[in-house]
Amino acid sequence: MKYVSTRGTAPALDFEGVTLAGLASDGGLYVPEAWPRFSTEEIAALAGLPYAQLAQKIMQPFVGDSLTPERLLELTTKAYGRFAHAAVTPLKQFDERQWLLELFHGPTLAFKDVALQLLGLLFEEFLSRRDDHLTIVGATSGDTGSAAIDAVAGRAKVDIFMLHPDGRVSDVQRRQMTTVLSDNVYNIAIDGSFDDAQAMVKRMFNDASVTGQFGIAAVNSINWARLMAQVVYYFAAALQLGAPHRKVAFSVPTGNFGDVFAGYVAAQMGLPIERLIVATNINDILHRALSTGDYSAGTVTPTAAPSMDIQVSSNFERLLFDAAGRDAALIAQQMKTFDATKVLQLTNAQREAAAGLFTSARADADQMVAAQRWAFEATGEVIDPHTAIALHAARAAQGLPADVPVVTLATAHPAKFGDAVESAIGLRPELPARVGDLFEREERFERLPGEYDAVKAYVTARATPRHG
Ligand SMILES: Cc1ncc(COP(=O)(O)O)c(C=O)c1O
Ligand SMILES: N[C@@H](CCOP(=O)(O)O)C(=O)O
Repeated sequence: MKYVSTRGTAPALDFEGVTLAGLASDGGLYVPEAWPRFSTEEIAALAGLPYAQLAQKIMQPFVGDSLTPERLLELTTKAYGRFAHAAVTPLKQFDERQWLLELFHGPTLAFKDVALQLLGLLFEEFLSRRDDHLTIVGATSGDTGSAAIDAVAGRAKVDIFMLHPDGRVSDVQRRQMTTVLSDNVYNIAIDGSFDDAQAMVKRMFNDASVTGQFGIAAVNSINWARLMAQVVYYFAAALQLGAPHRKVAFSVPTGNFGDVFAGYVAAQMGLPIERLIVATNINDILHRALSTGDYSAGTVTPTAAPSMDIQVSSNFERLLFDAAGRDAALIAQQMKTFDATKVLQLTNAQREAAAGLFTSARADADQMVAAQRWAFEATGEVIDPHTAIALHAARAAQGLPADVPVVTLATAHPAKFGDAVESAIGLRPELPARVGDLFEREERFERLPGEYDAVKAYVTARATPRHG
């Protein structure tokens, strides 16, 4: 399998290359040159497989020759062996129509573990084949950071520099990052928003004075391997609900558009998905883009769902590319305009193509709390604020055929956002034992101004040069 950039001028890479590269050298994002397609019979044959085996079968076409099927299965078995639930991503029923897909049974209590536990192993595997050193530079609004740090802390040939917006992640999220004291882990709290942090990370990928000396790699969902691993749980849930002989809809709490784009990939592979509901909080650039065609970034407003406080959604570029018939020149032009003005108008063709599968909804604070209360009072389920936003959208969805189940993705454990949950339903969820004595541990992180030069100087003074 070869991968091409959404902006058309970076070299095509194989899976190993794309995993280690992160962002393409032309600023674009890598996508497979064609979507692999499973027949109805092939999808039916996947029903009932244990999660690690299902993951190997779904991912093998993307991995190609970079890993044998046997080796990929060893890696998926190891990655998902660390999850606290035997089903890895268990599905629960709310009522006759609504379902909940729990994605937070990994070591750091968020859906990010599903991809990052595997990505840590992929880095190790590919680095063992070459004399190289990786400098991971990432941005987080809370969950990617802890999951990535857990996945690579203490590993040889890798350093990780993780930027988070100072004061804008929950206490649990921050401590899950800053209490990891391994020598190869550097936490940086920047003065600014997640969007500011993400912009600095992307700039570093295109800064020759950095990339010439260091092997910069990505753990954010700009890295294709992240999305590939997330495709699997769409298959896992849909198969349990009757796919490929029954269509399923998914409601996805959305920020950087990675998780819901993985659902789009599942649909391209042949999984019968009736609809993908893109659920946002009041930072609603994606809702505006999908409902009116206006993708323009406003100022980020902090909310009780901080991991979705995002106004520049990296992976939307991947959808724009496909929706424009893979016209890379158009995407390069659109993204150049967006980078300069923070405004992008979707073409009619892009809007129509997106409307074939996606709808969107926005939840404000009251609607989010109402969804948390409904889940608790009607079913006894305690859900986190991000999941609540998607549940609100799932229950408000119009025009779905009566026999289509709607699956809400539960992206974080409620205990990651204890204050918000307690104020919504009057009950404080307990942290699972697997995160240990989080509030007793020493924290270590650096505060930096939200300026590229300060972050660059910090990283380059501490990172190990490639081939080092
Ligand atoms: C708990 C939680 N829910 C939802 C999201 C949004 O997911 P995505 O950025 O893939 O759209 C995030 C952050 O990515 C998150 O941490
Ligand atoms: N919500 C994310 C933001 C980063 O998104 P990613 O999926 O691109 O890594 C977070 O919690 O860090």
